[in-house]
Amino acid sequence: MLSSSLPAIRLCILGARSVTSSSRCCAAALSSFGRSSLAGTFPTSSPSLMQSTRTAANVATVESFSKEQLHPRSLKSSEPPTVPTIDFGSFNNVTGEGAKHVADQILKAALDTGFFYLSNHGVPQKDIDDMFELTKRFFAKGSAHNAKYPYNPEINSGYLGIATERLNPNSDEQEYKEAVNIPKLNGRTARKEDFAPELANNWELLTRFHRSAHDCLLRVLRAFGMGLQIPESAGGLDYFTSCHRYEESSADILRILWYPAIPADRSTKWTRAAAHSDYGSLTLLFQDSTGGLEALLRSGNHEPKWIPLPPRPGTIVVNTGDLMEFWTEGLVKSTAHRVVFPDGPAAHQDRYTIAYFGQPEDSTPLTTIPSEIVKSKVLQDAKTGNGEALFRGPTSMSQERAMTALEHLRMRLSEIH
Ligand SMILES: O=C(O)CCC(=O)C(=O)O
Ligand SMILES: [Fe+2]
Repeated sequence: MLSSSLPAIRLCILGARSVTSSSRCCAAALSSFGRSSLAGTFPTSSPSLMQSTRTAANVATVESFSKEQLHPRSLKSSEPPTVPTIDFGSFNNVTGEGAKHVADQILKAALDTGFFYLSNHGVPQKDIDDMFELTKRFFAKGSAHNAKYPYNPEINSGYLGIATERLNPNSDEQEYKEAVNIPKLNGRTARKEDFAPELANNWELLTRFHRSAHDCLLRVLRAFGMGLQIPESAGGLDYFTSCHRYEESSADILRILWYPAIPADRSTKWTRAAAHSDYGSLTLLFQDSTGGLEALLRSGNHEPKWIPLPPRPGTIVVNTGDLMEFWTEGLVKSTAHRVVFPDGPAAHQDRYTIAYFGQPEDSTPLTTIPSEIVKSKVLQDAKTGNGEALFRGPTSMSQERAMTALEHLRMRLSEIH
């Protein structure tokens, strides 16, 4: 499954309420749809409404970015794409050259593959270790016990047992994993009493971890604001963070996962996590040492291949989701990925991971971001016929209302339920 088959995020609702406020991600937010709703990951299998709603480009003459910048991989030879480790330490000084260098590295990785590893990410190692310990203790209680605190689809929260989620409904593979989704702990959605005692008794750790993962998300989003050169007047570095406020309703999910060792039952076609793309803004992934994560990456003009993304000590994996691909008109990739059973003895090891799925606030409209880099790419595509060019831009919103993050979420859910 290729990221080019990403589903419809571009959907606009013709004739609906218009948006006349400023172009800022959050400033243009519509009225709230109430409590935050469902989140996680969804398959990329539906036909692209994006294509069906595209119109001719509004061609202008902006060409300030080189072809290499805008289509970094298409010009390269057949060498396999690399997923870099980026030292995020110097991004704290957001005004210095060091920060700019980091932001450029992040953007390049997002353009190249949609994946990168981050070291010095700022989430305390002690909390990561404690979270993995908690995750192991929790799943060791057994599925019969944990099933008493089941998944609630209304708020995308709670426990999911083996083979209850199908990240790729077009595949006949079943997913050999258990998971718990924990929405943001900001007093709006998740209630302690809905979780098993092992988790409820560690609410402080969960709250702290949620917050520090979200803080990391915000820092990476600032790097995207810098890398994509969002003008100060449109929000600059805070363009994305202003619609990812922790206190507000959004569908961010902290998910703890257990992939048990390979099952004895070979009559079922098992996998760990089927191929999918993540549908939010950014995902942060904390892995144990087992491995098995793979991304579908293209080398030059060759067919894409599944490339392993083994754990690198001291790092987390970050990948850009469907909304980032949408906001940048396909410039940034939301890349298909999966988790397979490793070969050899590692197949007989359990695997634990912790994922943080970043989502914008529910009422955030899904419009193209005000970035000259994005605009140049779209205009260049329009000239060369390379891609489905459209730069709608914020000013064209007077007759169409962009779908909101929450509406998008509901649409995705309706496709899989
Ligand atoms: O557990 C992992 O390594 C990745 C899981 C994943 O991609 C997901 O749940 O969206
Ligand atoms: Fe994923």
